[in-house]
Amino acid sequence: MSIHINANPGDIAETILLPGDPLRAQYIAENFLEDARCYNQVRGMFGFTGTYKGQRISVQGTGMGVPSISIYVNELLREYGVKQLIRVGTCGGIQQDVKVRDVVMAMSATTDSSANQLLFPGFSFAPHADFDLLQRAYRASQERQLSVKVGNILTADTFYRESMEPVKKLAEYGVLAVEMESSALYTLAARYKAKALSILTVSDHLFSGETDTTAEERQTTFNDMIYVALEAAIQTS
Ligand SMILES: O=P(O)(O)O[C@H]1O[C@H](CO)[C@@H](O)[C@H]1O
Ligand SMILES: O=c1cc[nH]c(=O)[nH]1
Repeated sequence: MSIHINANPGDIAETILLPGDPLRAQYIAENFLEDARCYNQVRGMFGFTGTYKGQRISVQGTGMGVPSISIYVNELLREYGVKQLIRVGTCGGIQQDVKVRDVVMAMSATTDSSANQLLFPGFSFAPHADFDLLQRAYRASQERQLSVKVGNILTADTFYRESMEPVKKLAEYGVLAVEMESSALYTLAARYKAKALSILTVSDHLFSGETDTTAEERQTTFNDMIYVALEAAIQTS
């Protein structure tokens, strides 16, 4: 047992999917995994382990923001020996051609979080995805003919902003979308020599105001993202 995860050693698979929302973890366990068993309910942050196409996979809610995901990922890496972590989240598009319901794969994660400035004083560490995992996920997305963008994203410490100017500036430099966890996931994976990738579904657009339309469309895109994450998880390079 770790402080925030009530699991025994061996309860959690080496490969894990990480949605921010714990109810999304439950949805994935119920709809994509076989023989799923709940191993964590501490703080309502559900974690499940089951199998996908015969391979053991876990899914764990992380909460929102760098501090919250950092707690779960630290414990998963240090106490449970997790080796491959795939975030399955939502994001806000900031490029014209990044549309609601597109899938974004975060090759790298720019951040305004101070966490890495505390860790590397005087440096701007560049948190990035595992190349092999990214290749596998991209391949799975192309086989399913999905609309996917791959590139730099922003991991932001704030959801609500007084000014959009910093986000506009990042968009000028090609940043695709905004979310709140990936830089921490990538930095911790680097520290503990694990593979990590963030796959995100665009739920809204920060400049056009476009948002999700029907719940059914939202669910379809979400299912596509989970399928890609699971296929990437079980493929070998
Ligand atoms: O849908 P999730 O995975 O929670 O991700 C996004 O949604 C939350 C904000 O609504 C933040 O956690 C952001 O990163
Ligand atoms: O962090 C997030 C997630 C979705 N949409 C946003 O605008 N921000």
